[in-house]
Amino acid sequence: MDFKDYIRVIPDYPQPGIRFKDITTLLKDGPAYKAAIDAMKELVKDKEIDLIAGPEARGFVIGAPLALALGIGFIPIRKSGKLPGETVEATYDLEYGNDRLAIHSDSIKPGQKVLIADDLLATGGTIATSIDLIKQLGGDIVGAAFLIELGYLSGRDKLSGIDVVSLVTY
Ligand SMILES: O=P(O)(O)OC[C@H]1O[C@H](OP(=O)(O)OP(=O)(O)O)[C@H](O)[C@@H]1O
Ligand SMILES: Nc1ncnc2[nH]cnc12
Repeated sequence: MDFKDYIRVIPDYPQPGIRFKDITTLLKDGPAYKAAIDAMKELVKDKEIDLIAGPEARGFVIGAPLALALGIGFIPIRKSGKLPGETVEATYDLEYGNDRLAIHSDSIKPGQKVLIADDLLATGGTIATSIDLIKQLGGDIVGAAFLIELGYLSGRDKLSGIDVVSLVTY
């Protein structure tokens, strides 16, 4: 299946010059959504993974079904101010703007093997920050898996030493 056929590209959103990769058109198609999660599962099948972590919000719609498909747990990395327990937090830059992410301090036990999953790798800021937070908790990062990679933004370069896999590249 060519997943690009299901991803809508919207020019100049949310800012002029940004070509927004809209995955809602893939998510609403049951067979395409399932095929995407199955294909991501295949990309990480040789890894030993205890937990998947995914950043709010689109990381949830990829990370949680991938965790279910693998039969393992899911940890939400949320925008600051949304988690009720004690957190560790960090601020980061995006292709458009900046934001602050948080993770529950007790969500990962030291030494647990964590795969990060998200819909899209752009500048890599979100995932580099997520990795920092997971490492602060003693988690062992076994890789990062994406539905989409924007190769022209070189996000991989921010993730040196991390095994990065993606289904489609623009
Ligand atoms: O590689 P980066 O430059 O960090 O960009 C990628 C991130 O940007 C988007 O999330 P966004 O922060 O827009 O939030 P959303 O998922 O709530 O829409 C996307 O879902 C990734 O998480
Ligand atoms: N071009 C883009 N399309 C969709 N989500 C994004 N997040 C960061 N850059 C993006």
